[in-house]
Amino acid sequence: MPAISFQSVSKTYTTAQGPFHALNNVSLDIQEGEFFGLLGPNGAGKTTMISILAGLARASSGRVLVQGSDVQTDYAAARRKLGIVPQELVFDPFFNVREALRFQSGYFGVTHNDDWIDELLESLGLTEKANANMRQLSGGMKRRVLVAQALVHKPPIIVLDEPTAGVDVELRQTLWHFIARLNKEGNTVLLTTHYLDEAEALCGRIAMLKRGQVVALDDTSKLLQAVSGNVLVFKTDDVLPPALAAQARITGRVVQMVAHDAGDIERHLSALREAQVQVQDVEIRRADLEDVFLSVMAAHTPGGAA
Ligand SMILES: Nc1ncnc2c1ncn2[C@@H]1O[C@H](COP(=O)(O)OP(=O)(O)OP(=O)(O)O)[C@@H](O)[C@H]1O
Repeated sequence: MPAISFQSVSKTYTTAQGPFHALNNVSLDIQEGEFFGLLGPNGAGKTTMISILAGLARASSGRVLVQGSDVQTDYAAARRKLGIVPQELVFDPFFNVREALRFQSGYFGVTHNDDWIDELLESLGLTEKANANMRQLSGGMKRRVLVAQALVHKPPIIVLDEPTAGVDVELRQTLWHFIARLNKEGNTVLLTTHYLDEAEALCGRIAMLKRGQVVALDDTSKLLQAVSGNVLVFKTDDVLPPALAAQARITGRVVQMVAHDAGDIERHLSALREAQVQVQDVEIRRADLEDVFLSVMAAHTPGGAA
């Protein structure tokens, strides 16, 4: 039985402009023990999927099962199996850290778990803040508490919705060290992130979502093999013509273009020459998950190149 099963899930929001299809027939099984990544550009529907999984939003059609429990008809059982680290920092400002964790335990009917609370505090670098009021904590510390809160009832499945957005390097390392340990111990992890280097390093399997549809789903290693090849990197002060820009990742003066083989590199360079684009500091590097992501997204744009 999968840890999480999305079965033909669609979600339509009613907006002033008419119905908006945020999810369109999404089917996806995440197996027990997987470290699974859900990637997609802003607005792709990742948070909508997690909200439906968490029982915070209702699917318009289809269903979602957590270890066989339906998130709508068997909400309490499904929710108990999930540890959800939300994107937004929302807290009761009157609690201190330990009280917040005890309160959350009580919500799941878990008591006498001070040993586990101590372990969570320790693993997330919060021991010294245990008696600090939530209001006094920095954003990064609050995020650590969110993670601890999500795990306080020892859920078998951990769901992290962009947990490292805007957090510093130290917290990232603490967090990933701890989550990787829990995954090794058998927990299933579902992660959404915009940091593709993190997804590449951590996730065994990845789904890419675009406009509410799954556009790629495979082992991370297979996705990487699919763009096996190189990337031509150069700097320029010139504007690329649209046909070339559509195939490129442009960050300020730095331009990166996927090149599957030497022929591609030659073709890119001659197209640039023809367009009179002056290139400097030319380099060639191996393709990574960000390149896969961009090529998958481009392939699913009307008129986009594969
Ligand atoms: N309550 C709502 N009413 C109307 N539209 C909504 C609502 N919630 C989300 N949407 C729309 O649904 C789409 C998917 O949003 P969602 O938050 O799931 O995307 P996301 O992939 O999590 O994006 P991000 O990476 O920016 O967090 C967006 O276009 C969003 O504007």
